Amino acid sequence: MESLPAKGPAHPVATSNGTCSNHQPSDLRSSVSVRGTQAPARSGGLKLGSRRGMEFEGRPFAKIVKGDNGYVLEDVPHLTDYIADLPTYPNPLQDNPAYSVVKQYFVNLDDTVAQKIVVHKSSPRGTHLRRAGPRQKVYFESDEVRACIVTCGGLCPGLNTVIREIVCGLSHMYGVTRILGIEGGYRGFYARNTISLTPKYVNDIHKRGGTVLGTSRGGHVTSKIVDSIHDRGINQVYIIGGDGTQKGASVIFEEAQKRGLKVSVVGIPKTIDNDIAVIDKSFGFDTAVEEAQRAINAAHVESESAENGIGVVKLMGRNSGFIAMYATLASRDVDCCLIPESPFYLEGPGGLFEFIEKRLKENGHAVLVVAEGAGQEFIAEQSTDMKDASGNKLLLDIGLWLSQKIKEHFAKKPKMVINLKYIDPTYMIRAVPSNASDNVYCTLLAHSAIHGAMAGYTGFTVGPVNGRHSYIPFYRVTESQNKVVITDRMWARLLSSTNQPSFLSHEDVEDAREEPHPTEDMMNCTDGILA
Ligand SMILES: Nc1ncnc2c1ncn2[C@@H]1O[C@H](COP(=O)(O)OP(=O)(O)O)[C@@H](O)[C@H]1O
Ligand SMILES: O=P(O)(O)OC[C@H]1O[C@](O)(COP(=O)(O)O)[C@@H](O)[C@@H]1O
Ligand SMILES: [Mg+2]
Repeated sequence: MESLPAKGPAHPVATSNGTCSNHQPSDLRSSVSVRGTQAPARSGGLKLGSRRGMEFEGRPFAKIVKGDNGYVLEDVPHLTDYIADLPTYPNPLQDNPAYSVVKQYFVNLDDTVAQKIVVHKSSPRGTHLRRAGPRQKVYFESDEVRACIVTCGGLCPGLNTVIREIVCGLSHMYGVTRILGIEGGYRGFYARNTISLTPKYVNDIHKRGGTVLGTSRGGHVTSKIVDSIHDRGINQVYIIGGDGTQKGASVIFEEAQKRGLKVSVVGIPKTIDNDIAVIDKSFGFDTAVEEAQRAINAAHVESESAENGIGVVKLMGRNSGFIAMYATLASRDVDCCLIPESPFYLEGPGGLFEFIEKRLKENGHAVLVVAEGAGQEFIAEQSTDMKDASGNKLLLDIGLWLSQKIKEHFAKKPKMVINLKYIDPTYMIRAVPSNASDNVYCTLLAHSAIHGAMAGYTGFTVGPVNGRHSYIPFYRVTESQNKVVITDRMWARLLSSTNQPSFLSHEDVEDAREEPHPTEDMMNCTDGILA
């Protein structure tokens, strides 16, 4: 069920045995919805010859294919949507000894991945995404490819692994020899020289933290970036970054399409905070949770060794408390975990001070984990509305503020002298190399990205959805953020493990239950990582 090409009926393409086939497979051409209307896929109802792309519910370039029993495919753009008569070539992997032994190595063109896998017998089939993987036909010859890689936004363990695996994958699987590294984030496209990336150059970079290409915030000037892509003859752009970066990648794709360039624009989602929607989990997150254990252990040792010892650890999580929640669940030494999604209060019955006092009396020590975005409303009066170069709001240090407030509270209780140690391991955590499991994950992301670009897809990001790597339209990962759902079971597990107060009144719980649940239909749930 290849989705609709832009130029009317599917283009004939040369097959490996020299016969002709349609790019668009025969079944599931049922219907396509544009702005909520339905038109037979081959009727021209989509204005398929248009170079302006398609639009669905205000989302430009959306490609929606509908099938039986409520089946919906949210497809990703393809170069043939706006460039006519592109030739195809047999995938060189079919002659690769390492891969040719695999039974059914190539992905069936009709394979799609269900976004919702817990269903009832009467449930509609629901939304699906195109399955990632190698296709039998590719739209680039090996020596035609001129790829580039850029890393943007904050650091995250695994960036170097993704770079390495894109370079090695392009080279070893598809025989690509021309791969450029764009230095220093988006602005590197027009303000810096490029570096030539070879398998030898990237051989052991996965053992180092950071990114060998450098990164930055800000600097996204679309026209200059696309000019640079065009001038350098680049036809595959691999963009590694978070939600801001994917928004930037989306406009680069739109501009490339507007100019009619044969350029595949591919996003690889990066966020240590695990706040990217739709995908099961982001790379670097596992490593961050593991590394956070060292800080929590230190806080535990320090607090246990002193009378009325309190350890406060601040972990990353601007808008989403996943690292704090998972690090707490993994450690079992944490007495209380505070995240942006769960409001808390300090004073009075059921408040944080009362809880800490109780724990000190019971155990002689207490460990608190606070995500950086938690409780920002308390320090709002000190907030300056300052933003970083990318436009992200600059947060104030909740860990420092909380530590101060705890000290002030206990200073009023001379019989309870506390000994508080505050640990902020943020940059020590995100600067480490990725762990073994993230390394393997990064490899799969890189390979999925390469296969998609070689197959002519563009304007998409890659990532696992219910364990299957998929191609996801950019708008799906930029229009919402993945957040801890405090009415899901995982947060309940945390509350039960720490036995901390929920800080919620009965009304709060009811309100939270009534809020649209992000697990419905399009988002993955908090439990998505470990269902
Ligand atoms: N809405 C947007 N449109 C275009 N580019 C954007 C947008 N938001 C952010 N960017 C660019 O993406 C890059 C990274 O964004 P940032 O928010 O710093 O990190 P992350 O991608 O990790 O969220 C920056 O170069 C920034 O200029
Ligand atoms: O100090 P910097 O470089 O602005 O980064 C801080 C931010 O980076 C993060 O690690 C995540 O960064 P991204 O938004 O780039 O993924 C946040 O947890 C943190 O708020
Ligand atoms: Mg971001």
